[in-house]
Amino acid sequence: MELQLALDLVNIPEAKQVVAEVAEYIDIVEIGTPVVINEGLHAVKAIKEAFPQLRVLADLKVMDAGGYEVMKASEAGADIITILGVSDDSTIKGAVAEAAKQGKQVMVDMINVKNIEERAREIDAMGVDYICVHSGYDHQAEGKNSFEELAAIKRVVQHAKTAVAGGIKLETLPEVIQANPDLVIVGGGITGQSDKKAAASRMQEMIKA
Ligand SMILES: O=C([C@H](O)CO)[C@H](O)[C@H](O)COP(=O)(O)O
Repeated sequence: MELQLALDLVNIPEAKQVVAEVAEYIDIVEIGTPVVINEGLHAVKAIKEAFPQLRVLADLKVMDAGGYEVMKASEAGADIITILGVSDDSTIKGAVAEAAKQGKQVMVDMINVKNIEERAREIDAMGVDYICVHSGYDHQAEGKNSFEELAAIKRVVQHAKTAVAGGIKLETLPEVIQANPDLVIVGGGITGQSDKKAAASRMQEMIKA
């Protein structure tokens, strides 16, 4: 099981500062959608250059032009790029083909997918690298989490790695670990703590135990 740090509410200098604090405890650093909106793919480039030992995920949440978007994010240094599970199959297939050409990986974010099991089965067959269940900020505000959806994709996914994101904190991490995803994605559960290093270290300890 691996740990991904999601950076959402920071600019590039702040992102570098946070990663420098916790780099030894994480496997992947995510340049979150709000950061990409504010800073562009420059943020991906800056973090990859500063921390070449870490895999960098560009959370573009691509909905169209999968091949083109994966190509641009790859050029900026992204190792993994997110595509939305609600996208057309052609978008996901285009992203997978381009990622293979570039030696990169595709994560499909299942946010707002209604028929989780059926869609996860279809997407798994398209050759994506990760399938991620995700309670986004708006769902978190309504008190939702993705634990049931994680169990659902674990039942049907045979090839892709499974991931879970959305409001995961130290207190909820044991329940997540019990469901055994391949990747746990944490944003505010680390970045919102006064001692980010301690939070990341404890989470890594629990995940690798
Ligand atoms: O993808 C995310 C969200 O849609 C905002 O872009 C977050 O990175 C993801 O939810 C993880 O962050 P936390 O929910 O703060 O753990």
